[in-house]
Amino acid sequence: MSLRIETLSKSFDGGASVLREVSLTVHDGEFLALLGPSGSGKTTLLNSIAGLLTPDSGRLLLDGEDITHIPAGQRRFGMVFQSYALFRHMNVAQNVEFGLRVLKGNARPSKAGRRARVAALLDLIEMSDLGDRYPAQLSGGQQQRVAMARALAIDPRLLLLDEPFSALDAQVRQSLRSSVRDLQRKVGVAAILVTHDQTEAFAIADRVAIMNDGVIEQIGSPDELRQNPGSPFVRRFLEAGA
Ligand SMILES: Nc1ncnc2c1ncn2[C@@H]1O[C@H](COP(=O)(O)OP(=O)(O)OP(=O)(O)O)[C@@H](O)[C@H]1O
Repeated sequence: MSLRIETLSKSFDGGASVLREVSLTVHDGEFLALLGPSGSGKTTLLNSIAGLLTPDSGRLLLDGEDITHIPAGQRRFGMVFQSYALFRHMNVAQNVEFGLRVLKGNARPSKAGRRARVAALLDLIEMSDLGDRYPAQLSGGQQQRVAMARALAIDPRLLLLDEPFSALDAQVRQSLRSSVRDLQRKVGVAAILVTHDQTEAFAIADRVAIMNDGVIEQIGSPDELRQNPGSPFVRRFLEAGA
């Protein structure tokens, strides 16, 4: 899998551009973080990739195929967004299975197939004993692991994460960060994480794209960015967050 984002621009209601000709390639299996101050356009970029927003111009190419106008539900992307909280009235197993039930036609596994897949995913997040619990009976960290399992259920081509740890306390956040990274590696899916937390981005990502005012100021590995900040903005931003 490789995702090529080509000169993507977006504005809301005829206002100023929130994304300005953003180009970026996400490589197979990589973990990419979008890092930047509030309002820099991170979530708008992620939502455009997800298909929840339509860009004004530019293209998204997934393995060479133009997916710019393919509806979100048909992209087979796994999403862990704050606004996609777990369903309170479904237990853990049902939440994880939900992703499979919404698949259409041949893509949708049989009931037995779904059950086996849910069991494997609960095993993966080390919550095999908790399939019958409801979200209210879980800790915040456990809820986020279930959200990860739900996103992975469809065997996604890409995993999109929007500030998935922000509601959690520092200790839980740290341990969940490594378990999300481990899960992503095990499954081998590429992931894009939106965060405004530099420590988090640098701890989890292979590459970090630093956004400012609708553009990517610089993209590189944490080491490259630390050693060679490419603009005064990047230098100041990294110093402030260190
Ligand atoms: N639906 C919308 N309608 C109008 N303006 C919007 C909309 N969504 C975002 N914006 C504006 O676009 C800009 C970028 O927002 P975006 O949420 O992408 O930034 P962000 O970098 O993710 O910020 P944060 O870290 O605060 O979430 C902001 O100025 C925001 O007010």
